[in-house]
Amino acid sequence: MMHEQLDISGLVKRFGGLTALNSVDMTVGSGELLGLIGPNGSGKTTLLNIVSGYYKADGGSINFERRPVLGHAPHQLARQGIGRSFQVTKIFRRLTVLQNMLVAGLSDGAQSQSEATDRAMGLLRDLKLERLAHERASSLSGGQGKLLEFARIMMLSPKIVLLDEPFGGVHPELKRFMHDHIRKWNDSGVTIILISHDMGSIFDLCQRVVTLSYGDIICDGTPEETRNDPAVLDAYLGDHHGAA
Ligand SMILES: Nc1ncnc2c1ncn2[C@@H]1O[C@H](COP(=O)(O)OP(=O)(O)OP(=O)(O)O)[C@@H](O)[C@H]1O
Repeated sequence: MMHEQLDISGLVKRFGGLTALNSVDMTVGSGELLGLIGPNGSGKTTLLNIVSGYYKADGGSINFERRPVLGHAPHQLARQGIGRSFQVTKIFRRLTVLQNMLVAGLSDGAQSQSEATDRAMGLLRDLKLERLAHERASSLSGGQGKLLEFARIMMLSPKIVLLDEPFGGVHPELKRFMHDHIRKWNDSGVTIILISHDMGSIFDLCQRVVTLSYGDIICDGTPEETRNDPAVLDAYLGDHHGAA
């Protein structure tokens, strides 16, 4: 049975006079593959930044696996099982691909160096980056950089993975490959929250979709329910920046 893994309650975030999250309540069950959508500026990345410890909240609480986690630093949360990707990949360009997998904080303290290397090489193999292990990360293509970030997220065996717009600028073949991996992680029990403007990917991959608009959840339902919700349609049509 699915248990409640992430429980967000009354979450508030303000930037000066702007309320980016307006008392957001959301629970995510262990093993879910959840889509998080909404027009530009609706608060998606802010939510993810708070859950992963990069931003402080102005109110509310977050429990992960029944323990309060608000105020924990990103590296602590990573060790507790919260993995994430960034809109712009954060790889170390001057290090090799393998070194990127092994940088401090990413290789679990319980593993020896050789175990960590074996694990890293296995993950690189899964993502077809094994033959590039000893190349500098600066020589990777944009798409390979995305795959390296995917591989790196898995180094700490996360329980939940937060993916922020992973398909931006990715060609269709690579996108399919990434879809397969997201499904594979999810099949192996990893909870996933996927932020994307790519509705095809969201509706294809996710069982449940949460829609944000101006810091409020305006819809929480199946892809079908989301697609047919007038409030969701309104939010996107009223979005002058236009979501792709
Ligand atoms: N560090 C910050 N300082 C000031 N304002 C911010 C900051 N981060 C986000 N905001 C504001 O908070 C609101 C929510 O932004 P957020 O990035 O969470 O939206 P989003 O839904 O992820 O948008 P996008 O789809 O464009 O990435 C926006 O109005 C944004 O300008």
